[in-house]
Amino acid sequence: MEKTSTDAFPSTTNSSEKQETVCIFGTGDFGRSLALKMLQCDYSIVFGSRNPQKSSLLPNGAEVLSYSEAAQKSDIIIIAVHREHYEFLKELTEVLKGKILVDISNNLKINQYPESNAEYLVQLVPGAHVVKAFNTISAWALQSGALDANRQVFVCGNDSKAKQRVMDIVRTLGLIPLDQGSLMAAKEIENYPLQLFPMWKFPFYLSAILCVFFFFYCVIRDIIYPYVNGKKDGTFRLAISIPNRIFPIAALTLLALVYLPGVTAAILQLYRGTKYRRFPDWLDHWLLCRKQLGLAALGFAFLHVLYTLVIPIRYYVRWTLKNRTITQATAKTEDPFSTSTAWLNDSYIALGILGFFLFVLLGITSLPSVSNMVNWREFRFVQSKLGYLTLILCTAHTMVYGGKRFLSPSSLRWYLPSAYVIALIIPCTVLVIKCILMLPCIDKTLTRIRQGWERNSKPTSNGQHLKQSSIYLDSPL
Ligand SMILES: Cc1cc2nc3c(=O)[nH]c(=O)nc-3n(C[C@H](O)[C@H](O)[C@H](O)COP(=O)(O)OP(=O)(O)OC[C@H]3O[C@@H](n4cnc5c(N)ncnc54)[C@H](O)[C@@H]3O)c2cc1C
Ligand SMILES: NC(=O)C1=CN([C@@H]2O[C@H](COP(=O)(O)OP(=O)(O)OC[C@H]3O[C@@H](n4cnc5c(N)ncnc54)[C@H](OP(=O)(O)O)[C@@H]3O)[C@@H](O)[C@H]2O)C=CC1
Ligand code: HEM
Ligand SMILES: [Fe+3]
Repeated sequence: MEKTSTDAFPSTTNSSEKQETVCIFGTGDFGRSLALKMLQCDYSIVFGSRNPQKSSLLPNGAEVLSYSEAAQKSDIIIIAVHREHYEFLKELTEVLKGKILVDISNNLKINQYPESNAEYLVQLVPGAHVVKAFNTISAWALQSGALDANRQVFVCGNDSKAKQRVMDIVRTLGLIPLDQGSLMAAKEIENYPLQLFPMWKFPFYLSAILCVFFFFYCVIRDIIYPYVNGKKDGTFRLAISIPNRIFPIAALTLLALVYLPGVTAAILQLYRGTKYRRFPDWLDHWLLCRKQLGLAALGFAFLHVLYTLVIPIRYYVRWTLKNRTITQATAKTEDPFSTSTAWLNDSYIALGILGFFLFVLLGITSLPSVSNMVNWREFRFVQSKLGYLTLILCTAHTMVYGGKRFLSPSSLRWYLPSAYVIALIIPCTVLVIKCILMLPCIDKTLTRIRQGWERNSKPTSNGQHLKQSSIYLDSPL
C-alpha cells in the first residue's frame, strides 16, 4: 500500500498551499528543467546525484543529496537518468520499496530494447510502483511553459493510485495528463517521440510518385515532342507551365484519393454483408491517413493558385499577346468574340475559385481548435458532404478547362492524351461509384449494415456469427 505524502512526510506539506516533496534522480538537462518548473509550482525538490557536491547550475531552492539519501525524502521519485545507467537502482531496491518511480526516459531508436524502459525498471526494482510519464515533453518545452503547444503528457502504470498521484503533479504543472492505461502501453508511449510523421509517410510518397510521373509525362508532351517535331525550345516551361500542370493534377488526384477509401470500404461492406469484419490493413491505413492526404492536396492546390496568379505577368504570355495583336493589326484582321469560349473560360475559373474556397474550408475545419468547436454531425457535414462538393467542383473545373479539346484526337501527342485527361480518371471513378452508392436501394442496405445488420448470418453457440459467402447486392433490399 502506498503512503500518501501527507501521512508519510507531514513536514513537507507545511502550509495548505505548499505542495509535497518530490525527488528527482539525475541532475541533467531534464532533471533541472523539471525541477525548475516544479519549484515554480511550489513543490519541494530533492535531487539525487552521483556527486552531490559537484552538481552545478541547479535551480535555487533545490536540495542535492546522494541517491539513497534523496530517495528517503520522498515517496515519489522521478528517474531523470538514461536507461543505460539504470543499473545503480538495483542497489537501492530496499529504499525504493513501495515508492512511486516515474520513468521519463526515451530511447534513440524505435523498439531499441525488447521491453519498454518502464518495464525494465519494474524488473530492476520489483518492489516499486512504476509510472511512465513526461517522456513526450522536452526539457525545452518545460521551460518555455504554456506557450508551447505540446502540453499533453501520456501517463501509464499498473498501480492506479500511483498513476493518479503522478497525474495530479502533471496537472499542477499546467500540463494535460492523458491516461493511457497499464504499463503495457509504455512501449507505444516511448515510441511516440521517435516517430517521424508516421501518418504523413503514405501521403508523402504518393505525392512524390505523382509529381515524378506527371513531370516526365509533361516533359515528354510539352518539351520533347515540340522539339522533335518543330525544333522548338520549350525548356523555359520547366519553371512555371509544367509545375502549374503537375501541382493541380496532384491536388485533384490526392483529393480524389481522400474519398476513394470511403467508397471502397462501402463496397467491401456491401459485398461482405457485414461491418463486423476488419478491413484489410492497407485499407485501414489508407482510411486513417485521409486527413494528411487532404492537407497535402490542399498544399498543391495553393501552389496551383499562386502559379495561376502570375500567368498575366509572364514574359511568354505578354509576348504571345503582343505578337498576336501586331500580327492581326498588320494583317488587318481580328478574332471574332466567341461568347461560348468566354462562357467556358469564365466557368472553369469560377468553378476553380469555388472549389478552392471549399478546399480551404475543409482545411480550416481540420484545425483542432476549430474541429473542437463543432459537433460530430457538423464536422462530418463539412468533411464528407462539402468534401464531395469540393471534389465535384474541382473535377468540373478541370473538365471545363479541357472544354472542346477534351478527348479530341488532335490533342494527342505520340498517342499521349493531355495530362489533365489522365488526372480525371480517379476523380470521375470516385464520383460515379459514389453516385451508385447513393441510389436509394443500395444506400438503404449500406445504412442497415452500418447500423449493425448482417446478411446471411447464423448466430452460433458462442454468440459469434457464421458468415456465408454472399454475392454483392444479392441482399433483400
Ligand atoms: C483539406 C482537407 C482536410 C481534411 N481534414 C480532415 C480531418 O481533420 N479529419 C478527418 O478525419 N478527415 C479529414 N479529411 C479527410 C476527409 O474529408 C474525411 O475523412 C471525410 O470524412 C471522408 O468522407 P467520406 O464520406 O469519404 O468518408 P466516411 O467517413 O468513410 O463516410 C462514409 C459514410 O459512411 C458512414 N460511416 C462510415 N463508417 C461508418 C460506421 N462504422 N458506422 C456507421 N456509419 C459509418 C458515414 O456516416 C458517411 O455517411 C480532410 C480532407 C481534406 C481535403
Ligand atoms: N532532455 C530532454 O529533453 C528529455 C529527456 N528525457 C529523458 O530524461 C532522461 C535524462 O535526460 P537528460 O536530462 O537529457 O540527460 P543528461 O545526460 O543531461 O542527464 C542524465 C543524468 O543522469 C545521471 N546519471 C546517473 N547515472 C549516470 C551514469 N552512469 N552516467 C551518466 N549519467 C548518469 C546524471 O546525473 P548526476 O550526475 O547528478 O548523477 C546525469 O546528469 C533520459 O532518460 C531521457 O531519455 C525525456 C524527455 C525529454
Ligand atoms: C482560385 C482557384 C483556381 C483558379 C483561379 C484556377 C485556374 C486555373 C487555370 C487558369 C488553369 C489553366 C492553367 C494553364 O492554362 O496552364 C487551371 C488548370 C487546372 N486546374 Fe485550376 N484553378 C483554381 C483551383 C483549382 C483547384 C482547387 C484544383 C484541384 C484540386 C484545380 C485543378 C486544375 C487542373 C487539374 C488543371 C489542369 C492542369 C493542366 O493540365 O494544365 N484548380 N486552373
Ligand atoms: Fe502499495
